[in-house]
Amino acid sequence: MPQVMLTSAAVTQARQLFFEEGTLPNGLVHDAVWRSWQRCLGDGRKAGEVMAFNPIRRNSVAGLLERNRQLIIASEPAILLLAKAMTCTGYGILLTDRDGVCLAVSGPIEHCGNMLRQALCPGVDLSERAIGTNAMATAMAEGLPIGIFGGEHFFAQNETFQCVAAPIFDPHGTLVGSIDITRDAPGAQFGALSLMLDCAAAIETSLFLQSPAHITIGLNWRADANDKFSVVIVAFGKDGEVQAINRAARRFLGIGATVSGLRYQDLFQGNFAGLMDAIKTARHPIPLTLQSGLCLFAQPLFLKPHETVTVRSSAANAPLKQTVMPAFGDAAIQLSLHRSIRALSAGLPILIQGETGTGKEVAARALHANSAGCKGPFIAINCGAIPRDLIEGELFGYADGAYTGARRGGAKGKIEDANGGTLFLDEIGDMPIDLQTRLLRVLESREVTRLGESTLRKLDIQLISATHQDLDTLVLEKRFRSDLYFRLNGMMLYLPPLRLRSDLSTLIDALLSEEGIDPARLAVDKRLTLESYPWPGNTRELRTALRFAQVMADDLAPILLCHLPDAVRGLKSAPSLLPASSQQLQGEIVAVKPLKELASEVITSALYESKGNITCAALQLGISRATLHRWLNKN
Ligand SMILES: Nc1ncnc2c1ncn2[C@@H]1O[C@H](COP(=O)(O)OP(=O)(O)OP(=O)(O)O)[C@@H](O)[C@H]1O
Repeated sequence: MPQVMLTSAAVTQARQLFFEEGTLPNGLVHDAVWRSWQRCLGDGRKAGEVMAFNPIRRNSVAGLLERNRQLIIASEPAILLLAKAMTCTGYGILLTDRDGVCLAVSGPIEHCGNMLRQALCPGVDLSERAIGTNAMATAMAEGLPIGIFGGEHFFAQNETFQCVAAPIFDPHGTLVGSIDITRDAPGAQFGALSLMLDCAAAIETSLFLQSPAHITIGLNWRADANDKFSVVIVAFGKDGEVQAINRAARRFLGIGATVSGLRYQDLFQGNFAGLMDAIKTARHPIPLTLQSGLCLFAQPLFLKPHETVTVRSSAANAPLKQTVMPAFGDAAIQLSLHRSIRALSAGLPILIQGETGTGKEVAARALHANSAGCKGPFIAINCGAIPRDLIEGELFGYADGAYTGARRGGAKGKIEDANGGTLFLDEIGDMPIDLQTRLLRVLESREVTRLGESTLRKLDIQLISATHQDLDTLVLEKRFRSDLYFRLNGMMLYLPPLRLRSDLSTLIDALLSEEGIDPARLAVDKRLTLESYPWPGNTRELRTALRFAQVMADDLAPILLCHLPDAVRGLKSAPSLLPASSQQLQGEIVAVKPLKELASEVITSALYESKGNITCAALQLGISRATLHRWLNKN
């Protein structure tokens, strides 16, 4: 039965038939609804009972989020976009795991009532068993997107809720969770079902790109289609074996649940080596012919990093020099980076969002270096670091004598400096509101006027901005102009915090190499310690910790637990989110402690770990027993 919004009269009648007369309300509600009601009754629940939104145990939440890390990261970009679309709808957005436990929430939750706000919290059990019929649980039980409106909820207490959800499957077709929008007020629906379906498809694609493959391609019947989030996707191993295909590909190619034994040539004419050659040499998209004779167009979405080929994007014609990409091994981030390069090269401004130290500036430089404007300069300006009365002149430039103390002959501003290249506006959330108006004018007209001048100077710049702040909130609080926000946000690049990244081990290796430390010096168990630390200062803090370990360990000797900073080893609480500069300073302060004091700390810690056994401690420290004895006797 196709789902339509049923009148509340039909639902009331359905409830009466089902709950009071014990008959099936066929046709009055979606069949999936009364199937869910039956399951709830089977669980011994009563429609009139009082229920509560209960969080799982507090200390289990971290484990829950860790277990679902891939799903959470894969969902982040779609949820961010969805939250933007939902700003004025009153819907909260939530992601659940496959058991219906809430993993992440977003959207205008502050407008929701108390009861809904209790439900919209990571860790709250929203399964059918816990809260009765709801869209997330029913969508997952049925494997289809569904809306559950008002009285369709099992518990009468939940009759105010309107929710629409879609299930999410991993690349192997296994259910992994659901995406849902819920509000606690009636109102018109707006194609929410297909919105949820699109969103689930986008998340599934991101999950798909996280799974290891030699090459992943997106296929479309149109040569000009560049929306990678809705295409048919196939991943191949290095000899052309099909490793995974997404739901759309299964439907499109008529393939069942299992792909085992399926090879490139079972699907396409020609051979896999031909595809790889074309990817290395040709412009994309690449025409491929199915065994049925149908001609499709392929775009490479992911290439194993050691394939140092030059990928050309047809949309912006921008070469992606994978060799200069920083260490963002996480496939979801890589995909976003590549999409951002295309967008930037095509003239769209990029807004990078992420906590402090997640690599926003590193990413901005990589976007510039790989974009169409890479031959021009990269000009970075930190909007939060320049004094209020200097920022205007610094950005826009000024004429001779524009203000007291201005340089004779005037000066170009950073915006003009960036001509032909990229302007990077860091900490854009800190830009004073009056300057936001001026910046907006410049960005719209692509012309700049220096302070105290009327001459218009033409601009040709690529724009990247970055912030660790939630610009949506700043807009709501009227501290950031919404029109500037939309002007800056041609595409959002979200950099997840380290604790949610799936490539920590790769990043550690990359940073060790950058610091000139042989990655082999860090054994697996030490890596596990690094991987279980939450890294509030993100990559900046990780780099500082590795530098610290290098200073503590002897040259070329293995890096041991006692060489890692105390916070990482859990010996003192993790630092709070300090501003970047003070974290760097912290690292420096640690590094300039007297050597003797440092040595004493390291040796004490090694002795403690080896329970006083001199041989073990010496081994840990990478020194001889005699040296350790000598040191202990002297001190
Ligand atoms: N992907 C990466 N590869 C190598 N180093 C990285 C990466 N990301 C971040 N870093 C390191 O972390 C430090 C912080 O990076 P960056 O300044 O780009 O972060 P940010 O998000 O802009 O921080 P803030 O918001 O505090 O300005 C850099 O000095 C760099 O050493």
